[in-house]
Amino acid sequence: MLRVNGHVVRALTVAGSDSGGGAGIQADLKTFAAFGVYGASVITGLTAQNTLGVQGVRYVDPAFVREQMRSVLTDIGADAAKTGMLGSAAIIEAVAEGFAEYPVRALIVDPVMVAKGGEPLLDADAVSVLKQRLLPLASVVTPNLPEAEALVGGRIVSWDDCHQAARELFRFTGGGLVVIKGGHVQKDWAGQSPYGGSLVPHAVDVVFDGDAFTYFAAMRIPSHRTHGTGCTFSAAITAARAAGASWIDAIASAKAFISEAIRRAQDWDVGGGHGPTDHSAPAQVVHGLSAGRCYAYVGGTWEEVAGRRGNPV
Ligand SMILES: Nc1ncnc2c1ncn2[C@@H]1O[C@H](COP(=O)(O)OP(=O)(O)O)[C@@H](O)[C@H]1O
Ligand SMILES: Cc1ncc(COP(=O)(O)O)c(N)n1
Repeated sequence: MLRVNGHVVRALTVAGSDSGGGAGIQADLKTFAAFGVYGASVITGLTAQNTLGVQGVRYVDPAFVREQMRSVLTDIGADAAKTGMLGSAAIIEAVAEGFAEYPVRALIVDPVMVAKGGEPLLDADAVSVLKQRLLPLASVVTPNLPEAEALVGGRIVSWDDCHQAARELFRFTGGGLVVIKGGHVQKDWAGQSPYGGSLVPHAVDVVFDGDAFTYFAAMRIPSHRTHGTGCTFSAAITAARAAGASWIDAIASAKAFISEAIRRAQDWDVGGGHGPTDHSAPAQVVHGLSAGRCYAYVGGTWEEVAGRRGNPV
């Protein structure tokens, strides 16, 4: 287990269980382990789920979510924590109160709303509670495109829209970074990179720190085994940050990890539908990247690429 200054590095996930093991709590704990970080978990709900879809959901009583948080945070503690599936407004309230009572130094909020198969994992009336109660506590928020659309209340169909949404979400985080994940970017606007020039076919994640935009581009892997990519990515940011990385380095570490996890699972046979990614991919904490730059993940390392620095087109 990784130690920093003699202490075991600890991460906490507050999320739902995926019985299929590819997303949720299971993805998070496997990812923490891949980074050598000790993982604790607060379970918000159970899903009966596999690679074909979600067959059933049961949420945990909000008071019991709070009790799990108290158990973990008054004893083991966490160098960084993340949230995933929260399900209902009442659970979000409980989680926000839990983090207010037992603050953590770093909180990554992955605003999970729907499963890849389209099944809702958050009640419709909970979006505004997430925005008002949890985003202000977030050090980083990691929406995918549909989640960013739901949070800002408008369509995102261009990089301009994406930059605008990031600026708007930044107002809610009170200083926390906004990472808009590019897994869902449509072909017709992926033909352009967000910072000038073309960089196709890449999955580009856009990071906004209130001042500059930083871009992370990795080869888009043609695979339908992308179940749990968002959970894995946010868990990897949590683990890398817990291990002491800067935020930009933690996000780069996570992007490299998810790229490798997708690549390794491309042709494996776990389930008959949207398969999971391979969490046994190599995990490494990247060091020394800077905000306001454009980076491409090439041949297992990050390279700065030409483009407009710091500001979008
Ligand atoms: N086919 C793919 N090839 C490479 N990277 C991908 C692919 N699909 C998603 N990603 C990356 O995986 C991470 C999770 O993104 P996304 O799939 O948009 O999240 P979610 O699972 O929340 O919908 C992001 O870093 C995204 O760029
Ligand atoms: C319990 C649970 N939590 C989250 C997701 C979202 O998965 P993805 O990372 O693919 O968006 C999921 N399908 N199940």
